Amino acid sequence: MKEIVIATKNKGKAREFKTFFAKGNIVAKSLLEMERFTPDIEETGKTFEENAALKAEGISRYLDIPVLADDSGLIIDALDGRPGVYSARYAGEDKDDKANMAKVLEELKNTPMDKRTARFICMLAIAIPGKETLFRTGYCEGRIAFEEMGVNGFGYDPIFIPEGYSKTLAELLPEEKNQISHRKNAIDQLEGLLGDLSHV
Ligand SMILES: O=P(O)(O)OP(=O)(O)OP(=O)(O)OC[C@H]1O[C@@H](n2cnc3c(O)ncnc32)[C@H](O)[C@@H]1O
Ligand SMILES: [Mg+2]
Repeated sequence: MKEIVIATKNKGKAREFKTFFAKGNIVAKSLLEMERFTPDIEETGKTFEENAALKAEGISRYLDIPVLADDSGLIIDALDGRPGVYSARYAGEDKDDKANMAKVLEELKNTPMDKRTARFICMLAIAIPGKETLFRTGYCEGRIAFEEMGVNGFGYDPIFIPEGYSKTLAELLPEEKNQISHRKNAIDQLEGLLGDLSHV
């Protein structure tokens, strides 16, 4: 069975990558399941691209194998693009999803529905030893709800209503989210690259 290492410690992301790659008979292995030690990569970049590259290249160099990384986040128009690159730590260093959502909802409490437009972005970086790092991007357009709804998914899913839906991503089934998400749209663009990425 082929295997691709995903440089993430986010359980929700890891679960989604596993589902996507299982369809192609590829095992997506996250850093949460590595038997070997892997260094923590500081996300010091100012863009999704820089942070995705830091994660993919850092782990690829360390393990000397191809590595895929995902830097993602929520871009809200009424907040001038925040939380953006700082999505994971919007309400503080402890990466608390509930606190992050509460902060967004508070900041948008006087913003009417038609001005609550937002999008998720997923920036994938593909680092292969001895080659230039490649990038693929996917988006998911939508709006920010007035309150949390639903328990599926992870992160900001309970407050994100994708375009064309009246439910949040956390109210959709995982397979429904996985048909329209920013991550799905980015992965669709990997196409022929998957062969170069897998090893074992
Ligand atoms: O860096 P890794 O280890 O991959 O894990 P992370 O959680 O720190 O991930 P990011 O740096 O890419 O930050 C992305 C944040 O954006 C949010 N996010 C990304 N994709 C999401 C999705 O599909 N649904 C909901 N929230 C998402 C989520 O809260 C993440 O904490
Ligand atoms: Mg991170």
